[in-house]
Amino acid sequence: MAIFFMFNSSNLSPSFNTFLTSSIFYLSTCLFSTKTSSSVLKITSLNSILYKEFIRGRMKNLIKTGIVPRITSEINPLKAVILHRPGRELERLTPQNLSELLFDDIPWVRKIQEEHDEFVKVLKENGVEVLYIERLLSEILQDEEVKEEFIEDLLQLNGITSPKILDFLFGLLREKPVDELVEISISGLSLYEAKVKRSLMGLAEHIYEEDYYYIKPLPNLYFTRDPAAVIDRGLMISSMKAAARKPETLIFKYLYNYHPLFKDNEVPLFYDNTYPHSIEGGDILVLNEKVIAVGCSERTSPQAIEQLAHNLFEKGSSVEKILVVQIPAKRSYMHLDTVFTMVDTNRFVFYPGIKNELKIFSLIKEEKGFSIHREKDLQTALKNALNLYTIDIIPTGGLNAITSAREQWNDSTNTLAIAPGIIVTYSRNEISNKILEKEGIKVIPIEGSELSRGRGGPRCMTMPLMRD
Ligand SMILES: NC(=O)NCCC[C@H](N)C(=O)O
Repeated sequence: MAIFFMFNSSNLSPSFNTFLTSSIFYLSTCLFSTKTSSSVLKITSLNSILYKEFIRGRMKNLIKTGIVPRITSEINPLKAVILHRPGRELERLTPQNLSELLFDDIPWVRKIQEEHDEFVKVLKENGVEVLYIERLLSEILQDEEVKEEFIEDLLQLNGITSPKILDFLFGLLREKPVDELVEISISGLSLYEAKVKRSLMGLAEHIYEEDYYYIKPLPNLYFTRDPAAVIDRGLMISSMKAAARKPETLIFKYLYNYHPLFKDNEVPLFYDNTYPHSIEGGDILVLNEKVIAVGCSERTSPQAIEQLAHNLFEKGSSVEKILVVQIPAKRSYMHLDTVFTMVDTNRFVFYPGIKNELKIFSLIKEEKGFSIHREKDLQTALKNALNLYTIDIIPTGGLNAITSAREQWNDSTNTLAIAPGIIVTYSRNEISNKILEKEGIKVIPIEGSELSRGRGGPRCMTMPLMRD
């Protein structure tokens, strides 16, 4: 008996060609072996080993781009970021669930994608490598064992406890191609879409709310700044305050555990999403190699900051001082980067409306543990911490309280520095942008009419992996 294998190698990438050729070679050696049944087993397992090798090869290619997570500055030339292009998860927003999902309005999906694509274009034109979180996740889920573990964790995180439903959904998701599974893990899976058979919940579906989700959608994922942050050579996986954002950190946990980007670079973990006290990436500003600022805010608690300090000081990071900036615990200033960002070596943008409500502390690394000090004010604390003679604090929206409050609400303070003195902002914040330009800052404006409806700006939409 003869078996012919035909494939058109000219259409395939060289690595996939190698993969196919070696699979066929191994298949033939197995077929020529005498013990057919054990050969069949071998073929299956070898194929999956070869496939894993193929995927690993693809992931190694990614590493060859030279990305090693390291952030020791807020402003040095930005080299690589993790982003998420807003997608179908936003189509889940309704007037009823908006506030639970931390939105103030419903974005127009096609338009928000166009705006996000323009943002990506600006980053790429300025030499920033953009890695999409959905692609990184797909890469690691090609491994069948990782895929199954991920599905189990995803279902557990979404609070599915009924064995019948658990069993059904596990089977359903395992059968899905990886890209579809990734899509579902981000955009959610509703009761109607799942069509769970033979379960009371499925049969009695009419008594449940229309928008009941087995897997909850993650409309805030395009704010990749918050679920994780690179500090020095390590990673902080946030413990998110709101239930609506907790599952975002599962994705980062999997990237941390399995993606060569982190796995092959021996990246220490400075905070874990399983810790009980909440902290989010928008509250972390890496001012230089030795100093970070951390917002004590609506989302980040003092206990979490102490835990982070302990880990940074004990696990060999370069950080020696943490400036704790306590801001009012209000939705409009949910993170430090909604009221304060760094735009140049000694220049910062700040929302003056909270000037009188700030409290500044510093945590200083000691031989054993750390000491805590109360600081006079933000300007003095920054000058001392960064060893600078002068600090320029630029008021967002100028000194008119109304303009300043209006533009802060639409993220005028949430600037993203892509190099010293060069920032990306929303074009809608015209007054703040003009003031920055007058100060000699190069402002690259992007459209943000829809993007800003999620209450975040260019800084919130990036998770920097590497700066010069
Ligand atoms: N760093 C940031 O300020 N991120 C913006 C997050 C907005 C999102 N809707 C939230 O409330 O978490």
